[in-house]
Amino acid sequence: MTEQRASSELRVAIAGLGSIGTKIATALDQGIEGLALSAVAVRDPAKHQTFIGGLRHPPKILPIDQLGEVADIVVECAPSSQLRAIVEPAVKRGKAAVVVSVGGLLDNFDLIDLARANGGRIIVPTGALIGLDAVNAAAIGTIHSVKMVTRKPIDGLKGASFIVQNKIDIDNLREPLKLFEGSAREAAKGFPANVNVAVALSLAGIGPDRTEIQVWADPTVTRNVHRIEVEADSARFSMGIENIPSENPKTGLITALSVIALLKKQRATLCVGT
Ligand SMILES: NC(=O)C1=CN([C@@H]2O[C@H](COP(=O)(O)OP(=O)(O)OC[C@H]3O[C@@H](n4cnc5c(N)ncnc54)[C@H](O)[C@@H]3O)[C@@H](O)[C@H]2O)C=CC1
Ligand SMILES: O=C([O-])CC(=O)C(=O)O
Repeated sequence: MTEQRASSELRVAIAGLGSIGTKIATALDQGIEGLALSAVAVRDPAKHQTFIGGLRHPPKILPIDQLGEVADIVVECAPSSQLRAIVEPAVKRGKAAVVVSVGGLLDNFDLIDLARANGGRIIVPTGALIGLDAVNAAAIGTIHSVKMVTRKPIDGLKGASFIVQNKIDIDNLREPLKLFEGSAREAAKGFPANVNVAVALSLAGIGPDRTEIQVWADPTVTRNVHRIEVEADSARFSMGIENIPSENPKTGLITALSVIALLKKQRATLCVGT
């Protein structure tokens, strides 16, 4: 690779090497045109030594607040509790932050003003969802309602604060149980690692207070199932996706692929979809 080509590459850093982060790191290391993996931030470097050492071009390991120093795009793939610590320093430096823990954005919405003031950007991928292109388009007109129903296997919901606080026993369920019905904002509080998709949907459309969601614990499904109905003045549409869980049962395999597709678009000559 010539110096000239290398200097025109977009440098990408990843915060969090779990189910999503390792797949994105692997894809970048295997080669995405015009992009290079420059650094990662991990909680426990020893745990990730074999993975990082096995990459063709091992990236630097840096503290989360330093990723923006060596990257044009910082991809947040950590628990939502870390979102601010990852995104704030990046957007302050005028960099782009790709956020997968979208639910965490609702309590940190000032980051958008901070990014704007510093020339940074916050990018939310479609993630484990579908059709945010259509929702974006419909939102240019008027969307009347957005309704979503999420069904997850028991393993995909265990530990959610809503379930723990309300002492709901889901381990012995034989039939689907509706756990929650309300706004995407309230759902994100009760299920911070389970309904990022509802928040992404709300931000693409009519916001977290008007986007309605039901969350079901469903022992009859093996996938994370999301069904969405949108009523707008331009169209009515229904969307559905059945996500195969990754090694993290809360996270669908398609989430990492969505981020990889988004990264590919940053330098692609042909871009398809909004
Ligand atoms: N937007 C979407 O459609 C979706 C979003 N998600 C969200 O994406 C995020 C990541 O998901 P997964 O990769 O499945 O989680 P994971 O639990 O597999 O990985 C998270 C990683 O972050 C690391 N981490 C924790 N604290 C850290 C710190 N201070 N610095 C660096 N690394 C740290 C952990 O050690 C772990 O390796 C979660 O918040 C999850 O809820 C998950 C699925 C879909
Ligand atoms: O469906 C999935 O794979 C993950 C999910 O709902 C979320 O985190 O929003």
